[in-house]
Amino acid sequence: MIDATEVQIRFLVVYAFIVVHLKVTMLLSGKMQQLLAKQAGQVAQPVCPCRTAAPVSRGQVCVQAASQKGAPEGTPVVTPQDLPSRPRRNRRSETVRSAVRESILSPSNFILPIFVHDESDQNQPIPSMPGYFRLAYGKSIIDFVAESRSYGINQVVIFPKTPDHLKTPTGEEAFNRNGLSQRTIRLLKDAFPDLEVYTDVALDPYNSDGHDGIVRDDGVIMNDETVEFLCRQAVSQAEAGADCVSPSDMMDGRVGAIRRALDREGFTGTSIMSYTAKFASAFYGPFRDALESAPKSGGPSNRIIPPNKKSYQMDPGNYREALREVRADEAEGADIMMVKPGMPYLDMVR
Ligand SMILES: NCc1[nH]cc(CCC(=O)O)c1CC(=O)O
Repeated sequence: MIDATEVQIRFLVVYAFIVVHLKVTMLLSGKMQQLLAKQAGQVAQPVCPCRTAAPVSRGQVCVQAASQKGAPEGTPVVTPQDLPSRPRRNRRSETVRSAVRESILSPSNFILPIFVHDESDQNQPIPSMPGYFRLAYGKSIIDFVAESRSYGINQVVIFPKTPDHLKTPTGEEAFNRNGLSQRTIRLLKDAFPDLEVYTDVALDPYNSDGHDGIVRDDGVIMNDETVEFLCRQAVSQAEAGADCVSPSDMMDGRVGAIRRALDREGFTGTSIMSYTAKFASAFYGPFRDALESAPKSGGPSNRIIPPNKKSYQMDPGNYREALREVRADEAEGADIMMVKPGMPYLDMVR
């Protein structure tokens, strides 16, 4: 069993348009909590005369009790419950509530997904994400990121839409030094050097079969061969200036292989955010719509193209397997580990 408290596991919750980085910060140690509670307890407790007085007649209002002051007529008069702890004391004002808040979510936790295309200078609507767009490479992206920064969001993740004619069964476009992803990284880092730029590492946007890895004729997604290309992809993104590469493919051993490839090329400072426990999910539908990257059928050929990603993405029923993936990614050197999709898997995050 992995002891989650041994390691500081940062995980990311990604859902719909915004990737939410939930950094859970314990604000108060147990000691401080005790102190606060003690202090609250020192506030003079009014002694209700009802405690000692002869039986209280029905409907009688105990006017002396501070807690009863202002109570509507007819409020029952009761002996206070004998409670050593009243959790509501720590919720009694905004000041106290914000002092004891355990989890804080702010714009600095968010990673903004940027879907980018280079087919025209018009942003393109994404049908399954009303109000969100594939942005045209160039000024549109700069403006969008500048606006996001004004709200305090200073992290983005880039997802390029690859034109069909650049897609192949092996997805070499993934490590084209002048590919759309690489150009977008350069564009953004030139404009905003302190922007934290994340990238997606997987072959599906570039693969004519729509899978994260190379598909063999019998429908097997080839693991180690794919990992070789993922390493080249990650290195080309680091060369372009990416701060953090994010393997989303779920091939075995890819985090370690990418770490070694980056280090070998001198990118020891480039981080890896791993999709560690990535469950097969219909929530990815809009994403695949945005990139037109869903698995395609084999057409008239005899090749078998699996219609889903279940031979690499996880079964939603498996919790212990998720922990196994966590142990592996951590040992392989992941800087940030993610459970995905986030919102419906908060039990896994815990
Ligand atoms: N490698 C594909 C990829 N890269 C990032 C996401 C997740 C996107 C989301 O949050 O919806 C996916 C999902 C998928 O198509 O399997």
